Amino acid sequence: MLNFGRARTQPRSTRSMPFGGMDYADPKKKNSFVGKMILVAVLTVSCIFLLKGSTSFISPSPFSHHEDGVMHVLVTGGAGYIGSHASLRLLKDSYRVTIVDNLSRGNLGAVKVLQALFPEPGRLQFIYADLGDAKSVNKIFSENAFDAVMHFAAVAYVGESTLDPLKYYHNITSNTLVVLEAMAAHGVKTLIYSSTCATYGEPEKMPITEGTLQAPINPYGKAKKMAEDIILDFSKKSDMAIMILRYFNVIGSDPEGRLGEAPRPELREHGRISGACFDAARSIIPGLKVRGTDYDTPDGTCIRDYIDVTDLVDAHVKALEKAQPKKVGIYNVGTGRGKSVKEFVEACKKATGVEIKVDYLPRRPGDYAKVYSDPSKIKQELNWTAQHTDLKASLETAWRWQKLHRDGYGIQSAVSY
Ligand SMILES: O=c1ccn([C@@H]2O[C@H](COP(=O)(O)OP(=O)(O)O[C@H]3OC[C@@H](O)[C@H](O)[C@H]3O)[C@@H](O)[C@H]2O)c(=O)[nH]1
Repeated sequence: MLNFGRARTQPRSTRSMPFGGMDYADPKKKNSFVGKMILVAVLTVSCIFLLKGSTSFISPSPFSHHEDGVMHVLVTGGAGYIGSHASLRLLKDSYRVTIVDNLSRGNLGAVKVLQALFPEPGRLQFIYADLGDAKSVNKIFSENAFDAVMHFAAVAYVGESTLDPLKYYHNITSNTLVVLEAMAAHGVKTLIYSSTCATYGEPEKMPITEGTLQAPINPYGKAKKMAEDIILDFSKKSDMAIMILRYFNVIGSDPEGRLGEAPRPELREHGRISGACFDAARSIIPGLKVRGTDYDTPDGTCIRDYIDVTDLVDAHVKALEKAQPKKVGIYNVGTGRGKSVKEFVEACKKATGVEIKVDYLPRRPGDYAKVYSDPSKIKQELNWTAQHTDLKASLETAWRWQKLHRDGYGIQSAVSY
């Protein structure tokens, strides 16, 4: 198990104490045979609950204590595409993980995969909760001893954000406020925040560095920029260690085929290019709609920087390891290379072996012609570089999962918990 040797900063009063404050670490209080029997019974019942994959637990629980030195990460949105891959990586690296998700976009099936892989007590717990519910979030923080938060949970479709802007502004800014307030109130000192290249809008100069002016052009990018601003202003008055990662376009799946991307069928219309290509390859939709062929790019379609999810979660772990108190690190997470939508579709045809039917449509509102990253800052400061830069190979990992999971994680996963 990892021992990060960090000062544990959470005051003892905020830790979850079993049975009205009884502290099992104090031998004087464990003075009767009956008491010991009760303790054994409680531990047995706790183990049964955890082994059954129950989402509840009975204290005493390693989730509510810091003592064993295992770093405990709260992963908001851990049932989603990127959050579940990050949780898998954290668990593999021996972190303790608590996933909080309202399952509005994420899938319980992804959590079940993780629970099956890491069934040992004290490794992973899932809490069904909405970050908009500040009371529940505070209860979660008071019952758990988190060392760090990776805040993934958010709506994240550019097209949808132009049709339902208030949802985006509310979800992205307000939930970030709730998380920050809970972290501040409960002494949790490290935040890794999921931001996006959409905060840059469409800069004239490529590639995009972290110093490029942020001028977002759609509600998704604007809301993420607002959330960044909230975090930055807060950081000036806090000793928190903060890392803001601006993702470019995330693709691919767990190379071992355990997790994948399973967007809601009802949101298909707003879905990302990779999901649309796979849906067309599986004939779930009649063809891929390429939205916009008259951009000022070599082949007229938009250019994006596609980053493999395995590399992306590696960037999160490196950010977590290198986060410093009272400092904010802001990093682009991309390959540094741009590919057009047409190039993407060709790679997808090769990865799937399917001659995907393509329909050409007008531009999608909120889109920008060309974005790709300059990833030199993250290389220099976090020693991170994208390793999976072959588009076809990344799409093959995703396709393997897609082929075996036509209904994603299954109908049960998608409905409310
Ligand atoms: O069905 C589709 C989907 C997408 N596209 C095009 O493919 C390109 C990429 O679009 P996507 O929706 O996959 O991705 P976007 O670039 O809009 O945003 C994405 O990257 C940044 C992340 O932070 C966002 O969460 C993510 O949605 C755009 O030009 C878009 O118009 C299509 O032509 N057809």
